[in-house]
Amino acid sequence: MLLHLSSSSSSTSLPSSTVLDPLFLYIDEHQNEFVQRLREWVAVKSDSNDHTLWGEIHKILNMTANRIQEMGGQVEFADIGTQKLSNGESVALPPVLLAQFERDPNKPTLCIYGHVDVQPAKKEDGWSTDPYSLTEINGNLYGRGATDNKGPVLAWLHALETYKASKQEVPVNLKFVIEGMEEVGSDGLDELTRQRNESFFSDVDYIVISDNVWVSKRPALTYGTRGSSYFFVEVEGPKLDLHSGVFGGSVHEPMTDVITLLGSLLDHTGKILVPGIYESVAPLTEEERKLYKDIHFDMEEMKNNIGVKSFLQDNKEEILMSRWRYPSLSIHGIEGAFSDPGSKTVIPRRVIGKFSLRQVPNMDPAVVERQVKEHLQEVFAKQKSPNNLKVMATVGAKPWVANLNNPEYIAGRKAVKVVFGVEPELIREGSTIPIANNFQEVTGKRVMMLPIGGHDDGEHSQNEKISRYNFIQGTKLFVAFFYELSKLQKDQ
Ligand SMILES: C[C@H](N)C(=O)N[C@@H](Cc1c[nH]cn1)C(=O)O
Ligand SMILES: [Zn+2]
Ligand SMILES: [Zn+2]
Repeated sequence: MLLHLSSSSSSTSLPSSTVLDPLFLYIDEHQNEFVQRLREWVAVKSDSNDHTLWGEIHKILNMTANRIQEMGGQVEFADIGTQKLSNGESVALPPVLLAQFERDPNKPTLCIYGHVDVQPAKKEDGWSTDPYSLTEINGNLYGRGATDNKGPVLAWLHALETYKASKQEVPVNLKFVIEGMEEVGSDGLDELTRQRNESFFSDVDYIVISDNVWVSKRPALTYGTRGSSYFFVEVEGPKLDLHSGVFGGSVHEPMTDVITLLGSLLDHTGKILVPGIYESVAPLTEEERKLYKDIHFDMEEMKNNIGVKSFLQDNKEEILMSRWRYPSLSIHGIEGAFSDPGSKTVIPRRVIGKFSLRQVPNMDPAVVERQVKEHLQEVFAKQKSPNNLKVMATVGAKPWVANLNNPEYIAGRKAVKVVFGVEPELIREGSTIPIANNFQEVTGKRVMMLPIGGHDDGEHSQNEKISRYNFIQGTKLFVAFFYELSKLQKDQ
């Protein structure tokens, strides 16, 4: 058990408003500069899905490092090895940025994780504005990465800047882990965490992540995320694409095989048809069921926001449970299939179906991978196709859950109350932060999630945004969180 005693000069002995009000004022007065910095960050096309853009990831990591150094931090770019591309070529992965500031043994040490890579985005995908030019419309800041995750990473840096510029002692020791490969599964970061467990992570008391969104207009604390495995199902047949008029009806078409395989994965209710997949799903407890009742989630508003007529479930609790505490499978695409405008009439020789399976406590990605592969091989065998089938899995991220009674969550609740004047919603998250569970398992340190993104931010979608309100109030939340964390007397 660690005891963190407040130093006598520390601001934690003063009433919270005396400490925080001037800091909040600084944030309000400097908000245009903060938005401008977000504009500069969004302009960097740091899409980790496209290795030809990894130079942009280096660029944004350098910008992050420069900002940290300007505030007195020490930075290191940690090498995380190479990745093999589909053409067999090996390329160096962008490094992970590790940063720390001078340490005071009387203060708790908070390690902040975030990522500065983004999902792909093109104007022609249907964006209303250029995805890489941050555009403010009606109080919303539109741009790829605005909420996922450049805005929140900057908000942490702005929170630190606020203390420093206001000449107030930062009440916690800070460390940063900033990566550029989260959107493709955080390759190499788990190994780095293992390597640095006895050094960089040894004096860390808490790890905090702000890389998800609220579920309503109310602020939230997140206590769980789903895990994920990403699958590639490849079928290869003839040695060339073929004329469908000449060969159609006489050959086993790879596309037909892939569509049959993809079609065998789930039914029209969203139920996953892979045998055994639900076997280890953690049972729903009464205590957990109660948490869902109090959550504010407006089904009609969400339907309007995303433009659907109905959900697969018809009440709030079931929708949220399906998103957060049950597995789901989504089909993402078929590589090699004809997808341009026009009416080309070929039979593609090789196609790759892509899908992912989100996993929940107590599922194990290794078991899921075996179950999925066995299922696909069985279905394929029934097709009696002479084509070649290959199934590959990547990501393999475990789900993560935390205990809401942990002291860092108490500090988070207080910080939310101070900034927003309400109690936070206690939520889980359907998407995946691949490193969350690893951090917890490898370092033994507790992980907490403190989101600042809005429920309608549209991460990964066209017109992703963060509102100016969330970006600025979120910065205040982080300032208040540092303060509340420093007031905790015990780390148990
Ligand atoms: C929640 C986070 N902002 C995010 O978007 N994570 C990605 C991580 C991932 C999973 N598979 C590959 N990358 C996500 O949930 O899709
Ligand atoms: Zn993210
Ligand atoms: Zn993302």
